[in-house]
Amino acid sequence: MKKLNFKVKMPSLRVQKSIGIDLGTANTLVYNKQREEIVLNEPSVVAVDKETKKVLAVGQEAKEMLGKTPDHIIAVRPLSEGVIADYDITEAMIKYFIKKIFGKMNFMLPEVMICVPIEVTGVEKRAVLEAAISAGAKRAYLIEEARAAALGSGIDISAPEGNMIVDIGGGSTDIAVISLGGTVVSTSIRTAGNNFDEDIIKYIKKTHNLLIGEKTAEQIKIQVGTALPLEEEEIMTIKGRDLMTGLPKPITITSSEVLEAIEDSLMQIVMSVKHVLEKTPPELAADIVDKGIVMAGGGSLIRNFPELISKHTHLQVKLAEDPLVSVVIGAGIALDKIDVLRKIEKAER
Ligand SMILES: Nc1ncnc2c1ncn2[C@@H]1O[C@H](COP(=O)(O)OP(=O)(O)OP(=O)(O)O)[C@@H](O)[C@H]1O
Repeated sequence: MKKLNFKVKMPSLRVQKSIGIDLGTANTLVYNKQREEIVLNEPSVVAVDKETKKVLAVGQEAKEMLGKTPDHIIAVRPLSEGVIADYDITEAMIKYFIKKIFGKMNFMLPEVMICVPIEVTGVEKRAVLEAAISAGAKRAYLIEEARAAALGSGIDISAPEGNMIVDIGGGSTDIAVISLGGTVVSTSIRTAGNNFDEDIIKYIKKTHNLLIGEKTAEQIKIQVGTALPLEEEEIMTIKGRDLMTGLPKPITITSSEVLEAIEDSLMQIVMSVKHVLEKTPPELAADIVDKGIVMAGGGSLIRNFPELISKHTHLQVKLAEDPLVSVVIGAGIALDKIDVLRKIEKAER
């Protein structure tokens, strides 16, 4: 009798357990590549005991403790303005999130691709890689947010063609021209989504004598914010504290006022885009003329922002399909492209 020879195909650990992490200033996102879904989206906040330096809570739980803790507990954002402000706490946060997803199953270790801003230093890169390894990753890689955003926006970055991506996060804007898997020209500025909120707070204080909080400023930006004048003015009623009387007071604010408030910050980003274009080699610049610029990151969601950049560069500008998640999805995709991605930092167990 013919012997049947069954071959059992073992699922590859790499495919099973690969994750991409977007270490954002505001939120940390984790993408499970096999499940093709975002499995974690939590605030990048850690609550620490000031005296013992012990981590007490991470993510949503830590954020909820903000402003409600006794004096010896502080809630920290380990990443600020898109860079790592505190390594130890960043490490604790990465470990916590990896453990939260995978539990204590140490025998199934993930391969991790972590996104970092372009300007992170060598020491910071090592710190992030080591944090991932000591959290249980078998292999850890780093990729810049801009390259990940390009991948997550559906751009084939391995082609010998110039692609320009403008990734506007909360704390930093990363602008890069990518070709053949590598970054050819790039810049990173500390003007991004959160600056618009600060601009709105300052403007309302100056022109309406009203003090508003960050949350209200963000709502104003999202609801009536625009990068170009609107044909039909929009208004929004907001509440704050009157600086003259000290009492709560409602006012209405218009879209053109918001534009006036955020215009300088918008233009700083536009000027940086132009600066990167000026430094782009001619052949790649020609590709960008054909293909246009892609915008990603939550900060790019301000109404008419692509149109504003287009107006000043005379190029086509489009938004990524889902700007808030393109970086983390790109990190997942990058795990399949390690061979074509140039200059990928790596650490192994
Ligand atoms: N609909 C919207 N309109 C305008 N701004 C928005 C909108 N949604 C989110 N944002 C802004 O996007 C920013 C956060 O973007 P994102 O989550 O991409 O940043 P991040 O990854 O945390 O930051 P970074 O990349 O700087 O570390 C915040 O400033 C937020 O207010």
